[in-house]
Amino acid sequence: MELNYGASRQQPRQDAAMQRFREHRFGQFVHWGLYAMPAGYWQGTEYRFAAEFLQKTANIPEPEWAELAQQFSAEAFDADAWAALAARSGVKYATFTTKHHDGFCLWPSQYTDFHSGNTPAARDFIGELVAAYQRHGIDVYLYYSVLDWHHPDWRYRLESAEDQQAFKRYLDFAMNQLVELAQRYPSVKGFWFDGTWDESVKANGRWTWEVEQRLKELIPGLIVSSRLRADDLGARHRDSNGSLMGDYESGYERRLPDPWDRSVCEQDWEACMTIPQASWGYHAGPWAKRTRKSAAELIDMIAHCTSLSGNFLLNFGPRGDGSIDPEDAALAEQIGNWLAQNGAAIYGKGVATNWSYPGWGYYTQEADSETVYAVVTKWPTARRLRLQLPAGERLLAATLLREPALQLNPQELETSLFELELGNSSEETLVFELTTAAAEEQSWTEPNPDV
Ligand SMILES: Cc1ccc([C@@H]2N[C@@H](C)[C@@H](O)[C@H]2O)cc1
Repeated sequence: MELNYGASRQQPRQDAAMQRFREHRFGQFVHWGLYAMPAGYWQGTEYRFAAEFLQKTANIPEPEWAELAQQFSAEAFDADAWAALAARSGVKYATFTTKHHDGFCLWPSQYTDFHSGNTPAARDFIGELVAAYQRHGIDVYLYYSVLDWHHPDWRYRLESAEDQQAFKRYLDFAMNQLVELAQRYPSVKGFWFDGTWDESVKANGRWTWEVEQRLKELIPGLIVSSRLRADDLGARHRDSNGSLMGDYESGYERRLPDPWDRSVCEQDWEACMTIPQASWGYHAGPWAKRTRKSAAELIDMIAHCTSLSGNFLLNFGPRGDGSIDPEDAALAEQIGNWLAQNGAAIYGKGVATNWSYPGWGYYTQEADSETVYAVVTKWPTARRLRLQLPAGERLLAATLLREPALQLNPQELETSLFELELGNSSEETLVFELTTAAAEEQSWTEPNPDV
């Protein structure tokens, strides 16, 4: 059907900026703001829900919540320390919350007084982070919540002329802030949008289209997530014709596609993930600490996304004083150590098109390259790894990527089916670089079973 504000393209972008995003594969998400101070607690009660939602889960009146800004001194905030840890973790890009649903801005916006300049900290945190991360060679993306609990003109639904007029004022405010962010930080590579699911936003597909157009005029090559977009009829992420809007699919939040679902490879996509089960902001309670993911689980997710040509955005929630939780720092170092040894299987890699999902881990491959990587994340109990190669191929060698390198000689069980004897390695996640060749003509013929 004819749409004025639907998808702007049918095929993935092939420009250099998008190719760079695609090759980065692993990014750091950062959720930080006023919510990091109460950290899931209010008046002595632990609220077992996402810490960044505390204002709602604890039914805190908006003026009382806004008072938190007067305690926001962030005395331990150190952008360079955050960026150095991110670089050691192996991320190639980072996405920072500039304004989350509570409306508090981490930059001195001229369009509201509810920002970090009007706090005891009196700092432009976004400006410091953009500069520090780029000094460490990490690309920066900005998260912006369209949903805004603080702004008096925000509306969930448009049920009256007054609602329409108020929400028009709100959308003008949000457009002004987004232009302000693009003009203050023109070196950022993209915008990550959230808080766009309400009826009020879905009824304004044209505004979401205009935001994308305006930001891309200001920053050529800019990348915008599909979550910004609604079309003429209120369809989100994909327009009413089923075409993806924005530049990559950003619907995978705390979930990944099935590892055998090759349909996701048709577009660029990114999954975002928390370290605890379900809190993006720092949560100090046992509820969050009990559910933390291990390095091995997160490395599995990085390889899972890479094997389907997607990116993995891992979230960190710094503490209210601006310091990084030591457990998060240790986890980041563990992941970075693994990537330092095995990153060749992740960075710049994607789906191994002719190789089917093996179950014990993931195959990855660089487009137009013969080299395939096997990332083993689920050890076969028999310590013998079976590899079903594409028809007509045989496995010549499997070389471990980590030091000391070890080459294993595969045993051919039958045409294109090979086995590796893994021994008793204690490591959790190994990566093999596979050397293959066209199978020779079969030297023997199958006996004709006269059954
Ligand atoms: C129901 C719900 C709404 C918003 C969210 C936000 N999206 C994530 C990326 C976080 O910002 C979370 O607060 C999560 C769940």
